[in-house]
Amino acid sequence: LDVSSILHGGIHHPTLRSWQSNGRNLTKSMFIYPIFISDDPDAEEVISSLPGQKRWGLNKLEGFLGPLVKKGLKGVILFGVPMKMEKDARGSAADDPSTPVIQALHLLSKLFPQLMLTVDVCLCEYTSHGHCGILSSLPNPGHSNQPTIEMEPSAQRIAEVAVAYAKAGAHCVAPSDMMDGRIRAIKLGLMHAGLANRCALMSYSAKFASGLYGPFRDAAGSAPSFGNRKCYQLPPNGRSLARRAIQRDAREGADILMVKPSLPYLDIISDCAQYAPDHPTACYQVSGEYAMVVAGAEKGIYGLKEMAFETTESMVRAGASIILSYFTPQFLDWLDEE
Ligand SMILES: NCC[C@H](CC(=O)O)[C@@H](CN)CCC(=O)O
Ligand SMILES: [Zn+2]
Repeated sequence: LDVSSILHGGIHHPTLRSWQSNGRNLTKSMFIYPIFISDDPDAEEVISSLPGQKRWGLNKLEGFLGPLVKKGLKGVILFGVPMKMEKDARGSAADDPSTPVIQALHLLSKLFPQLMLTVDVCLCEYTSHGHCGILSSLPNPGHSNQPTIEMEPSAQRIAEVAVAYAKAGAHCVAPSDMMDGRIRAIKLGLMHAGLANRCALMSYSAKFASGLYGPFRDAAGSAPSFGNRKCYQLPPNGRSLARRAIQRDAREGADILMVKPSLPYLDIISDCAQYAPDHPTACYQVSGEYAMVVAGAEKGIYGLKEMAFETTESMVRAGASIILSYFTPQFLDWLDEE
């Protein structure tokens, strides 16, 4: 053996091993917990495709979130799941004053003033066609069963909804629609409403047309009624396109840049940290990733806690400092055990 061959001496003790993480360790405040808000006030509905997650009515939120806030929950991202509201072509229910996420914003800001409230901004949960933007009546020139997005109207509509959420008390709006120009439109909307200094803008910048959104679409009833989202979510292999989207959103006024999904896109997370070094990089461990980790543990392939750490730590190593994850409640316990 040569002197330069020996590495084991640096990792023989657990504390030595913890020091090898270059200071990039998981903390509770890095986690944002995605929650589904139903328009049935007393709902507490199990979501079969998303183990351990439920759709919650307003009357159940205090009981659900209170214990998590006590354990150190710092942030949530709200997704509205209107089961009874009318859905139309422009997603009018998205910013109707009675819509679940606006009601939840008013309630949660009173119940938990310290909790950071982020709201997802999109139309797909509220449109009759289930797409994330406003569609034109023109058929798509390329593919008949694909939607044709109306660019300006979509960006303006998303901005309208984002401003409504900021007015209702959102600390951060997160547009997951992927419409071109929506970041600039939202920022201008917040500025005109006098809210740009008290509502952050977390852009889903590099969001891919992934196969990993199924359980979410189940939970939120937000699957497209025809075609798919390939003409507005990034192609999975589009690494340079992702860099362009990241840099575009940074220029258009985003405060935080997100990559989504996470595990199959660690290279994009690292690109985001490298190409927009002055913006925090967030990543979303999406429903399909979460369900995959849970399913593997149930099959006995690995331990659930071990794999939840191994996957999320890889995202932090790649450069993420904010993680949207359905494992958040468990991490509030697991990080206390460490
Ligand atoms: N606005 C689109 C919703 C979107 C995926 C999709 O349905 O295309 C995500 C929510 N922001 C899904 C998140 C998840 O799968 O956990
Ligand atoms: Zn959408």
